[in-house]
Amino acid sequence: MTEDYLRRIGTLIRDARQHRGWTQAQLAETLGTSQSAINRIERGHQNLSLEMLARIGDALDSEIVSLGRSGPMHLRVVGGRQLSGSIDVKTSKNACVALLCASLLNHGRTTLRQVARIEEVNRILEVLHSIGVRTRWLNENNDLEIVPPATLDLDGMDVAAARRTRSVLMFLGPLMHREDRFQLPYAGGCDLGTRTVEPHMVALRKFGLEVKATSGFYHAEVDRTVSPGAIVLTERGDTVTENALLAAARHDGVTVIRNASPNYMVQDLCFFLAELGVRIEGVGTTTLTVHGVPTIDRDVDYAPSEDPIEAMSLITAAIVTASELTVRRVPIEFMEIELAHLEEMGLHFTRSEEYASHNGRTRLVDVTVFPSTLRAPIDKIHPMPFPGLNIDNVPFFAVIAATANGTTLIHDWVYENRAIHLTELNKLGGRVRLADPHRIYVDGPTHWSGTEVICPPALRPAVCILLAMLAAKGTSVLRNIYVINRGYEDLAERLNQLGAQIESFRDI
Ligand SMILES: CC(=O)N[C@H]1[C@@H](OP(=O)(O)OP(=O)(O)OC[C@H]2O[C@@H](n3ccc(=O)[nH]c3=O)[C@H](O)[C@@H]2O)O[C@H](CO)[C@@H](O)[C@@H]1O
Ligand SMILES: C=C(OP(=O)(O)O)C(=O)O
Repeated sequence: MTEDYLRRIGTLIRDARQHRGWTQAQLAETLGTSQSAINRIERGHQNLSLEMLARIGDALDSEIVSLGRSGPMHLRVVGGRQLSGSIDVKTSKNACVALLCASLLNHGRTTLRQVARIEEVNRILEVLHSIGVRTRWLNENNDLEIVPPATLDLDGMDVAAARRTRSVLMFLGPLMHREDRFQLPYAGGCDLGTRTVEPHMVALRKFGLEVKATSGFYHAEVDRTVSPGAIVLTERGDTVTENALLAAARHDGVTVIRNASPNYMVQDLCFFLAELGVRIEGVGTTTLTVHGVPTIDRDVDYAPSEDPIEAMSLITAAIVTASELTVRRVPIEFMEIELAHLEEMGLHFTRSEEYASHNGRTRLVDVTVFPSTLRAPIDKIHPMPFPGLNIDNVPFFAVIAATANGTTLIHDWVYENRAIHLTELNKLGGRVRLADPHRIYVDGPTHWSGTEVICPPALRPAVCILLAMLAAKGTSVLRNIYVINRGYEDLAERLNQLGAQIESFRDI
């Protein structure tokens, strides 16, 4: 390699290491080499074998040092193996992204504990970084420090990163307190059909935020003479409730938000806002009364709670592989209806006494699932805004129904496109019939067989296919798993610790 190349690769390695929050000594220890060798590599003074480059890439879990950006990641799954042992549920994608956006309300330092280290979080971090916010992973526990600058550099925004997530929409609420006029790129995310931003616009207009959408950007202008008083959301959506909370948090006065979502990520955001000094009444209900404070400048420390959707995913992994498995740290308030349905379907499980999450508020239990013979539920499975069966947990019932005796009707009235993606299970031997874009019939039980599938462009259906692959005899290949990494941290590795056999690989 030329010296110039070595220097550039060295810089990439240093950046990836710092992004992970590691010292040179920590990277050296992981690779079984010396700190001085890492120092030489980072300065471009050390020849590198391809094997060493690959090992560094693996250690830092970074595409940056994979050769020539070697394209998408895939999984090879040897299925038909039972899982065993126990696994902890990690913090939720949806709370973490909301809290990252909320940190923009604060002029002080925000420390978030055990943040899910997932692609969705990475994209928001890239956007924050590009506008001048300092973010730093503090340690191996994924504690994250966020320090906003006095003035944001909105012109420097990483538009490509912003467009890859829908969560960036939650910049609208905080930014209106900092700028009179700004623009945000159109939000992206999973392909689940039309997901309008109209409810956000309707809610934020009440706070004086007028938004025009042209040529790929939302152009926002703030009229500070407007006072919302009471607002009624047109939908009980999660992120729209969060945006209204973020707008109300620094509004000088009391705002009442009606038809608010009381869902888990909204509750986490309310607990975080309380740490920032914003008093909120009605947390966990559909009416939130927010006592805003115009200036927030506090060093705060908050631990977001565990992900009910990851809990459901792991319980599903146990069910489809007929395994005895303990899923620890399940946020039970947000999984009760799911577990009630599973009990009706014949699932044997036990749950521990409740204990508190690190935020001191969310109630957790450990759930142990036992191999069971399931029957299809008599009534259809359908989601409702919380308290109801979680919209993001509905797809998992398709894989579970496929293992049960009989026919299950699943009605996803929420998303225009999500049920369609579940017909991909048929490639593995599933019998999923699409009645219309919102309803599927699933016939079970299924004799799964391994095959190759490209991830559908939707997070939960993609995970459902991975879980079916765990149950399928033989070897399967799941291609292009970015969509899974958007919401799950090290899912394959963590399943392997339970006895799964999953290998990740890339095309050369
Ligand atoms: C970052 C984040 O937190 N994402 C979650 C959030 O997205 P988010 O809050 O962005 O969800 P959307 O606003 O897109 O709502 C999802 C869909 O539900 C429909 N809808 C929603 C509420 C309602 O009362 N009536 C109604 O029809 C919407 O029109 C839309 O089609 O909530 C979704 C629904 O829980 C979850 O799937 C996402 O994982
Ligand atoms: C639809 C989902 O998320 P997002 O709102 O990030 O697209 C999901 O988590 O399943």
